[in-house]
Amino acid sequence: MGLRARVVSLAVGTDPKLRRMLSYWAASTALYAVFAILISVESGVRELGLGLYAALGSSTFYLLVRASARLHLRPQTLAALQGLFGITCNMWAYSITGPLRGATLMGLMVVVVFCTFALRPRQTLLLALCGLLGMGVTMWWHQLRDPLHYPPRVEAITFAMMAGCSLTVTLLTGEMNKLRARLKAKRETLEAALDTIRLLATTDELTGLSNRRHMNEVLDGEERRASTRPACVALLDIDFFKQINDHHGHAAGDAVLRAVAVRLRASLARDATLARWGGEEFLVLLPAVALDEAQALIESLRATMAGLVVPGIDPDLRVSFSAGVAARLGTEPFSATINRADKALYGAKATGRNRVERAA
Ligand SMILES: Nc1nc2c(ncn2[C@@H]2O[C@H](COP(=O)(O)OP(=O)(O)OP(=O)(O)O)[C@@H](O)[C@H]2O)c(=O)[nH]1
Repeated sequence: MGLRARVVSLAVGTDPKLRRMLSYWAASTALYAVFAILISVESGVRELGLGLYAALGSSTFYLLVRASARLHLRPQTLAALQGLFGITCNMWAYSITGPLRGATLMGLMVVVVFCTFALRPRQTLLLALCGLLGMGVTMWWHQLRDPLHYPPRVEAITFAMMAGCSLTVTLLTGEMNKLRARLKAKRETLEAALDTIRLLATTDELTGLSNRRHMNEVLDGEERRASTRPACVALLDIDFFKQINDHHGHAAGDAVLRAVAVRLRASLARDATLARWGGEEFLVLLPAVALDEAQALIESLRATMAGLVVPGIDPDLRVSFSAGVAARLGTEPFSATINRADKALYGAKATGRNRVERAA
């Protein structure tokens, strides 16, 4: 990790949730800074106390957010504490800004909006009420102490307007939160539906193996790799499958297909792709395998079929398959390799079945 990346990770961590919380913190700190600059321009250096209070609070909250996982601090707790701190800053700012004080009340709205990201609507409402209480007490105290500069009527109207705006913003952000929650739920439903569609588009319903479409995608991908690594394909076809259907019923035929699929999948390596290619036909792609090895592998699969017992079906039923194996020649299209495997399979069927033939 480079020095810059290490400093960034030290400052804001690597967890996206933590980074988001810290970005909210940075935005609110920037706002405090702008407020502090404007207030100091208006009120002079006498009121540096608020700037120091805000800077100290902001730094403390940075440390608390950064260490929130270690301290087991929930985002709600942090947001509520930051909200209360913001309210006290607002009360202080209102007290020192003279005729400009009405402008500082906008800070209260920002506190409410910030907190809606972490708090539940009721908690946000409670925080907004705390803000109103704090500001109400501040205004009441000033109009009592200095009615010349804080005319009671003006203070009362200002408070009423602030209360109306603050409560409206709280309710609106609550509605927005509900909308967000609904959108999130819809997105999750859509993602689940998309997963199902993806699964249906690539999976054979009966056996759970890859379907022909997915196998074609895998073969296309292998062709696109433009690598010269060897690869073999094997086409497997269950012998006398029509008889199984005719003598034991279609459901029994389905059960045989499932049992063969399970046995084949369990016997193949993870990097081999096995697909149901057609009715009772399976295609195996064996990447990075030479023809001799592929033939031996399919031969061993054929041998294991002798012991296959299909649950719920006559235990005397013996299932076998015939197979044709072909190696991909150079960078030929897999369709050509499969054609040669198909011819070899035809040969295996023609020479008695339950055999594995290799393509020329
Ligand atoms: N139960 C069941 N049967 C299927 C399915 N798909 C295809 N089949 C049947 O598979 C049988 C294939 O028969 P054939 O092509 O004559 O082949 P076979 O009887 O296996 O004979 P050989 O391949 O020459 O050994 C047909 O009867 C199809 O109806 C399926 O999903 N389920």
